[in-house]
Amino acid sequence: MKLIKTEEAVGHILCQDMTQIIADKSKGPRFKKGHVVTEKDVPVLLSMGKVNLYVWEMEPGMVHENDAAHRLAELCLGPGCVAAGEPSEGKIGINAACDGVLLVNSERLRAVNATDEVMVATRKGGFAVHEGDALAGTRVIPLVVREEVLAAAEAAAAGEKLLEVRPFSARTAAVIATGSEVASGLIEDAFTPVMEAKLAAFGIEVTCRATPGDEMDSVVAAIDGARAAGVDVVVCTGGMSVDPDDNTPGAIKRAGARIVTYGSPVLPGAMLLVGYFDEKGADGAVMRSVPVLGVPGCAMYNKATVLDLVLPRVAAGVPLAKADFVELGEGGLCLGCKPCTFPHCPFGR
Ligand SMILES: Nc1nc2c(c(=O)[nH]1)N[C@H]1C(S)=C(S)[C@@H](COP(=O)(O)OP(=O)(O)OC[C@H]3O[C@@H](n4cnc5c(N)ncnc54)[C@H](O)[C@@H]3O)O[C@H]1N2
Ligand code: MOO
Repeated sequence: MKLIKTEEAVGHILCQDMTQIIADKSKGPRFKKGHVVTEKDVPVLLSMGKVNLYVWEMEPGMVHENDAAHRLAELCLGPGCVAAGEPSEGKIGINAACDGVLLVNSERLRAVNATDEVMVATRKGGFAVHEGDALAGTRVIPLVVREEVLAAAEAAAAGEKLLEVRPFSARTAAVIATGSEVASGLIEDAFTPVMEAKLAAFGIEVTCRATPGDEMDSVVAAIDGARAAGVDVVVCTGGMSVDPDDNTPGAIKRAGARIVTYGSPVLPGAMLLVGYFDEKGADGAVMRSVPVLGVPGCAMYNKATVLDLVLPRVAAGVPLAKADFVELGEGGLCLGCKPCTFPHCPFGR
């Protein structure tokens, strides 16, 4: 920072707000901190009594905070993301360009934020967002930064984008509500309506329903039927725990699913199973992977469970791996607040 004559300040950056007071008319910053002084500004500044100015001198190799903001925004803008306008005071926002699930490249985000003098703050990934929602904000810390600072942030991103909004793509689902008490009509099926509502939130219609009881063969046959119907998601409810007649995990396996996880570090939802039916072409390559969920009884009674943490990605066709479930442990304890304010709460964050 340097004090220089106003006449010599063209091209340099103001280090403080310049307040202008016009009696009975206006009072406020006429020029804001960070403003780059132009020829036209000089007479105005002089008329305000500003003979000298504190400025950052724009030397070669220095980047103004607003230009830096554009560079950082570029790191964030994966598919389904858009800049929320021009930078203001060095800060730029990133918005969702469509409805979908927000995917955050956590590893690269950490790497960028580990470099000096830059910051990127995002929403938690894995949650549903709507077109126009704010996703992230980014800026450099000082008014001007050396080019190397931005180059280091860009190197940390390693050519990958930090954010993506993946649109919901699954359209149809089967709900197979297990349990002999449900099949016999002793208990009215309350799980299918819960699942219908949860799936509808992502534009998924339940086109296939079954209540096969809890015999292994019947559940496998119901799963086979759902697959033959060509649904995008297969959901089996109940029978997920440790009772002798809890056959759902075994049936999903016997129907040919590749099991990603049986068990998740989330409460409620410890007994969740997630797998895929990999459909292979003649050459043995996987053409399509249909997700299958074994949903424990808790999801029928509780407003928020592991299902709500997983469904946005399932609905968007994001392949889930064991590591995705390992991540859920931190923040995976629902506090059971009354009333429940999910998703505006710490659950899953
Ligand atoms: N000894 C243990 N007991 C339990 C464990 C455990 O680890 N050890 N796990 C608990 C957890 S966690 C859960 S969650 C529950 C439920 O697991 P399930 O998926 O096996 O649930 P079900 O036994 O099939 O059903 C529980 C309850 O809900 C009724 N139900 C089931 N489906 C329907 C339906 N479609 N409509 C209406 N009602 C339904 C069912 O009749 C039972 O009353 O297990 C814990 N136990
Ligand atoms: O832990 Mo159970 O699968 O949620 O209530």
